[in-house]
Amino acid sequence: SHALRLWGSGPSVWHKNYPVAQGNRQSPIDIVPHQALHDPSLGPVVLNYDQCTSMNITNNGHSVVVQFDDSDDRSVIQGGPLDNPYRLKQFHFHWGEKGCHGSEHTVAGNSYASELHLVHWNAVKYKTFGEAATAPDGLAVLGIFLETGDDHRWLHVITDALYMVKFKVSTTVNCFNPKCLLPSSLHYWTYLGSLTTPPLHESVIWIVLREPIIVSEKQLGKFRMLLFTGEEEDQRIRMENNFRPPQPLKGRKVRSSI
Ligand SMILES: O[B-]1(O)OCc2ccc(NC(=S)NCc3ccccc3)cc21
Ligand SMILES: [Zn+2]
Repeated sequence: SHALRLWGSGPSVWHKNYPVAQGNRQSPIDIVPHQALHDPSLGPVVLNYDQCTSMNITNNGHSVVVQFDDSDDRSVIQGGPLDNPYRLKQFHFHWGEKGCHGSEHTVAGNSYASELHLVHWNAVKYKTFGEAATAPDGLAVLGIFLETGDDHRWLHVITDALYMVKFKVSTTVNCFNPKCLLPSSLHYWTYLGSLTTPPLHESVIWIVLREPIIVSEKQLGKFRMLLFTGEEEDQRIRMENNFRPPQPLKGRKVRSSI
């Protein structure tokens, strides 16, 4: 698909088209809990998600994305390391082809089966998502690890819709509130980083939750049957391993709310 050609054969060659790939605040990173600085001034993260701002689910050729109506402040994240509310724009997943590889961030060298990214943008300071996506404090992404175990009772709403977006297409999904995908504890690590996919803009305040959510192998399997390719293309490339490996910390400090 165009994304694969544009992005080359993967993370190791992205720097050719996107030199920022070798920048000083790239993501993901390996989070080492006992080296994180506990910052007592870090308050709780607050999520105010409206029931019905979800719009569609799309296979965009490199992940599956649920887009939200971000024309007002109905669904925002605030508090924690954030100076103002950030508007929910989309969420998407990264996963592997089997077992416990697939997350982007790792914790003391350990990776999880998958990672959910809830993407928000600073609509107080910037007029559009595109403008925010290139600003150092433009985006706030909540990262949630997925671990295999029992069925996740709400993830079904997403995984049952994936067969409709097997190829690079979009379909509507309404009234899905991603608050149902949060773990019970909102303890987090936070650091300044970037998009983990091209254009790799260094515009993300990362908030990574310590507690994973549990999903079943069967639910994860439905992500793995998605294709990078479009229906019209003859070669069928399964969408898996769409995660970037950890990048150098380059002196950054990771703070913890824990
Ligand atoms: O690194 B991530 O996978 O996790 C965090 C995150 C946030 C956003 C994206 N990409 C998007 S929204 N691209 C479209 C776009 C990018 C830049 C400007 C306009 C439009 C990927 C990731
Ligand atoms: Zn992501």
